[in-house]
Amino acid sequence: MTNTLRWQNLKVLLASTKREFENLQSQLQSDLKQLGDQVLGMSNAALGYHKVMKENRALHNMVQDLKGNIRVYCRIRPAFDAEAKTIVDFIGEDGSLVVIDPLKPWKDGRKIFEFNRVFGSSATQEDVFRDTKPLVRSVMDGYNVCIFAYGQTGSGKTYTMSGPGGDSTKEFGINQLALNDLFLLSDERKDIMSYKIHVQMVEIYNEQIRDLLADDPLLTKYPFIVIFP
Ligand SMILES: Nc1ncnc2c1ncn2[C@@H]1O[C@H](COP(=O)(O)OP(=O)(O)OP(=O)(O)O)[C@@H](O)[C@H]1O
Repeated sequence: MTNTLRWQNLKVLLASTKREFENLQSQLQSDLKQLGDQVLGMSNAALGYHKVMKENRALHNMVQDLKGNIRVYCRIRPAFDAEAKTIVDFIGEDGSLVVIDPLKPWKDGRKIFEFNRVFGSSATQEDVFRDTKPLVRSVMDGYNVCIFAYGQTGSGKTYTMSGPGGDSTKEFGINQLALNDLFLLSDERKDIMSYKIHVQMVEIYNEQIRDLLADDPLLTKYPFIVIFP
């Protein structure tokens, strides 16, 4: 092969390599643009998602406000054999409760009460929690929520709040069900929010504060003063 021919071949090869290079370059540019568009689309979608989530949360909390900031529920525990002096006469869907004292079957033996809702003796822990859950969830959006059980001794406060004990998750009380739900929500929102959940359990009994999560409840010193009214 003559030198001229070799030179011609080299020029053809160089031209085709240059063409290939240019093709590759333009392909790469178009791929990069596509990728950029996709990233932009994804970040717009994420922004839209955050916006929708925020709106949902705002609506949720608005509904809770409209339902009333203070709600009073009544739970009737199953009667023990020895009792049953007072008989539940009627439980209304609207939260009304009528009880009759069988020892006074006449008019003043009948008492009418109004609550936000009444749970009959067959209500499960889950039934009671269902109504409390939306309020508990508001905690995750910065609202303060307080749930407390009030009633005479043996009326079922511990049963409702902590459950009867044992390992059955079906009988978990409001405390455990609420914590489970908070952890679930925190997990669901982990991509957009980071939560820290602290738990403290104290009991005030005979004017003494006990830390129920400490090894020695009475040794714990509290950095606050409780003023009993
Ligand atoms: N909804 C319920 N279903 C079945 N058993 C219940 C229910 N509520 C309460 N009990 C039972 O009634 C008894 C008294 O309930 P509990 O100990 O919860 O009352 P309490 O209000 O916490 O009493 P105290 O103020 O004396 O601590 C317990 O044996 C409990 O298991």
